[in-house]
Amino acid sequence: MSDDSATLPRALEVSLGERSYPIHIGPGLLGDPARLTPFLAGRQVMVVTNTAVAPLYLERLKAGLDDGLEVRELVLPDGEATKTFATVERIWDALLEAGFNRRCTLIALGGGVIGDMVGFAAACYQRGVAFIQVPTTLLAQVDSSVGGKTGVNHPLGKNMIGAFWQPRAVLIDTDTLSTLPPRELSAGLAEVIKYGLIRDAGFLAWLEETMPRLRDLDAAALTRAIERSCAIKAEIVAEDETEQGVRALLNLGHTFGHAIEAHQGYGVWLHGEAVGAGMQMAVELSARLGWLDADEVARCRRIIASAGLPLAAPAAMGADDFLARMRLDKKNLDSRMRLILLRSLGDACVHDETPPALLSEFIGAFARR
Ligand SMILES: NC(=O)c1ccc[n+]([C@@H]2O[C@H](COP(=O)([O-])OP(=O)(O)OC[C@H]3O[C@@H](n4cnc5c(N)ncnc54)[C@H](O)[C@@H]3O)[C@@H](O)[C@H]2O)c1
Ligand SMILES: O=C(O)C(=O)C[C@@H](O)[C@H](O)[C@H](O)COP(=O)(O)O
Ligand SMILES: [Zn+2]
Repeated sequence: MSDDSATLPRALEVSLGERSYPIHIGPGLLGDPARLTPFLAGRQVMVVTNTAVAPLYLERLKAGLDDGLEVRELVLPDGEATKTFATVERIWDALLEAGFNRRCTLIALGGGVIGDMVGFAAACYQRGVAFIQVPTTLLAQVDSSVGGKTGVNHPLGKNMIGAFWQPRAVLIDTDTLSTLPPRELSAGLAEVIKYGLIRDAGFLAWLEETMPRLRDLDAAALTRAIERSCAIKAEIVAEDETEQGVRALLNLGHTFGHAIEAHQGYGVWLHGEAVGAGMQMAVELSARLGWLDADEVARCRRIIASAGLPLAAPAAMGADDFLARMRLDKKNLDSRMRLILLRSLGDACVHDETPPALLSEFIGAFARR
């Protein structure tokens, strides 16, 4: 995989018929009116962001909105613990207080927490209004801003309340990554590695060799990683918007990861950290089923660790609690646990035939590490 210049904006598309939308990727996009204006449904615009992102990027985004629009802003508190129904109600309150109608447009400026909540607010407000994703974390740029999964957490489970609701456009200004804390960058790299593991062994090999440059915020490398990640996600979403089949592969590591997040309390482990550990668990379970060999398991450990991610669940998490939380996963349709596993590196599958005794023993061994 060669690195092209990072200076050119690129455009991909999520192909969903009349609801198709572009993903623009490049530096300096935030304040460019030509990027946002075509996707506004009308004159009323509400920019929703949080207390960490507003001081960094709110003014720059507003500079990209034409005069003559009725622009409001809502600055929410920060953090995964705020990804709740109560916070989404604050968005609806603000929209109603502003007298916004069905032709309004919400703009989600921030990471995946803001994007998921704003998308959900847009899905429900007056039965559905337009929204635009302006993701500012690596995780949101490679994953959460694309595909229309929106929603909030419930104390009993991650993302349990939500809707599929597609944005009108995704605007990825790669300059915003310059202010991202290293821990958040690592969390985003978890989802990037996921794409290599599920769909593209060549991309995985490129990540393996490029990881130091990615962690050093090398613009060309990051742009390439974002572009390839979005391309894979767009392809899968276009094939299976509402996760009836292939889209479930995007959940590699998430059955384990979501259980960790809910057990720890939302925000204690970052989503990407939990997914990192969860992917290593999926890799090791795939090896137990005879699909991966020891060298491949070791290779995955090295790649995940090189991104600065954890490789195992928290020591205090007991096997019973782990399994109980995994049983609540949305992919499970009956008593069988549906897991995303790897037939080989770059080739994932949905598997619901792991013998329960093997799974219990496997989780127990991990919980004791
Ligand atoms: N909808 C989906 O398909 C999908 C996919 C993956 C993850 N998610 C969800 O996304 C959430 C995680 O998203 P996240 O990792 O972006 O977390 P986040 O939204 O909490 O952002 C991480 C932190 O970085 C801050 N931040 C954002 N942009 C910044 C910038 N440019 N500079 C400095 N700080 C910045 C945020 O305020 C926050 O403190 C989880 O709730 C997860 O479930 C959803
Ligand atoms: O877009 C998808 O589909 C994904 O599964 C992407 C995941 O990275 C993301 O964390 C998603 O929010 C998980 O969705 P869930 O349905 O398992 O809650
Ligand atoms: Zn995820």
